Amino acid sequence: MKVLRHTLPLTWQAGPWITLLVGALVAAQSVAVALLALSQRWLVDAAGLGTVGGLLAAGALAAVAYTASTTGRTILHSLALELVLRVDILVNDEILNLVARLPEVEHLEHPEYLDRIFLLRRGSRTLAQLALGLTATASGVISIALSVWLLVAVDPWLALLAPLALLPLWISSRTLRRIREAEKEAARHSRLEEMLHRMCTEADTAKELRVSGASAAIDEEAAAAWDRYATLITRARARASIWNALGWISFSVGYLLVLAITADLAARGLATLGDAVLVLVLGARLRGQIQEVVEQIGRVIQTGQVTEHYAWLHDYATAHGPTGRKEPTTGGITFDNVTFAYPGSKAPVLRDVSFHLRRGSVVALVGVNGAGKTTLVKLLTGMYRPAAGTIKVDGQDLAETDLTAWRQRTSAAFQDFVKFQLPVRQAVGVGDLPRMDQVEEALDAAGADFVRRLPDGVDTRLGPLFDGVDLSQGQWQRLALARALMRDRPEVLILDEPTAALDPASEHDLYERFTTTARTSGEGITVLVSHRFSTVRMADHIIVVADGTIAEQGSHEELMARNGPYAQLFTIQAAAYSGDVQ
Ligand SMILES: Nc1ncnc2c1ncn2[C@@H]1O[C@H](COP(=O)(O)OP(=O)(O)OP(=O)(O)O)[C@@H](O)[C@H]1O
Repeated sequence: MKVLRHTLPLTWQAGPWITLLVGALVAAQSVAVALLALSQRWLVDAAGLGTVGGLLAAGALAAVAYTASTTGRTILHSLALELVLRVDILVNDEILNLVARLPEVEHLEHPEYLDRIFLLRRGSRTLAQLALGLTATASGVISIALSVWLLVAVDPWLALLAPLALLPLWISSRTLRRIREAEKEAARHSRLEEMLHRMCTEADTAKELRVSGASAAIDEEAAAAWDRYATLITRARARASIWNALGWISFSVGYLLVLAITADLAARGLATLGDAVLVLVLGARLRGQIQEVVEQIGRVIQTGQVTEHYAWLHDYATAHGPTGRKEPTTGGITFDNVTFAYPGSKAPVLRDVSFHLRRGSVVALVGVNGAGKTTLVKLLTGMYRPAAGTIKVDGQDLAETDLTAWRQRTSAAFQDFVKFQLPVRQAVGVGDLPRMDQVEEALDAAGADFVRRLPDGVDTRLGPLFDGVDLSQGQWQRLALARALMRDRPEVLILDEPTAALDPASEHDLYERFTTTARTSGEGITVLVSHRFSTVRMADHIIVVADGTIAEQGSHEELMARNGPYAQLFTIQAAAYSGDVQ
């Protein structure tokens, strides 16, 4: 009901005139069928009586009803297509808005969320067809009621056909529900198959799979996932077919009974030849009308399932949407006994982590692979919330802060950056769309000089998808860095290994520039994650993360003097560069 209230106005919004016209045409269709049957009875009776006037009137009625039915159906078909297309665009817009309303990324790791979005995306069309399906069902029911009424007019016993006609309808609605439940259960297998299939066909992953020779194994796994999906669906459909066949058999028996009653009536002179033709035609038509209503109900039920996912997403987006009301404050950032575990995992990745990031400072996070550095960065940008402890920005809890406003004051470049296959100007400008005119400055700051040598400079389209220019990994990375530098003096600038594809000298040059700017402005906090200690030593404060806890922290000189894990790692790397390592 909730979704009806939401989707029906959307249909109206998509095109008020088309909606009215479609509604009128659907209603006209249901009346036309009854009129056609009625005109056939008149024709036969008038022919039997030899009345020319009656014959002409019945013929005219038949012609009008037939023309209205066929022309109306053609116009209805194209109008309905147009209406569904318009509503589909609006529905997809709504779904995107709901998804984008979620400020965190935690939900992207919940299989239930992913399954529902998958089914919703697949079924957005059916959601758009809701109004049409309901109108067509109503029209079908009117048309059946008219047919039954005409039958009753011949003899009340003929009304027997009505409950028998309802039986296949009822069975079909139940079996369709079972099929939809099976589809929901099977969604996970279909999603897995789709992912594996993409891995084998998309350039980035296919390259690695070809080299390793794993394509065949992945293919096999995709086929197995598809088999699991198909088995669940086929089983549900097979059961549905058996039940539906039983429903139709009972209707056919009823139809034969009705014909026998009519024959008896005609033999006893209680029904005319025209009545017999009417019963014959209507009885046969009734089957088609019921079939039509069954299909429409099927669509409405399918829509019901999709709408349930839609309502779920709506509630989810409302419950998990932006909660923080307070404006973010400026100042230092404090992690106070923060513990965190990823969704679906009980083991915490961070345990009782505490540290302070001073305003105007450059802070480096170091540690071996998997220590928890990126996780700290994700918490800092509000992508996830701590399970225990607090993150405070100048004393204000980040959980109570308006995350969208907070993100507008932060900027980040990650190791696993996105390759936006757009013109350079847009690929960089998305970092801060209102400052699009600053793209050249950001490119300079990221040292992306190569853009000047591209065929159309900043207007060169990138990536092979639309015949653009492809770049080297290091060049793509410089663009990602430029994107992060689009923000004007962010309060927190996070550089999570965004220079891993650059050579050490280039990385050193870049960081030297960043740290100088950060110190001279004295405003924001620059957080850098790097495995290169020549970079790390430039930071004012170094935090060594080990196995989800803070092993030690301090300036480069303090940590070297302490001769702890940092000093050992630094010495090993320095020796490796100078060739002293054995
Ligand atoms: N989305 C996730 N879901 C579950 N576990 C995760 C997720 N992301 C990371 N982890 C786990 O959290 C731990 C810390 O990962 P994190 O990415 O923070 O490490 P890191 O120090 O940045 O490592 P690296 O130097 O390799 O980038 C790892 O054990 C990793 O397996």
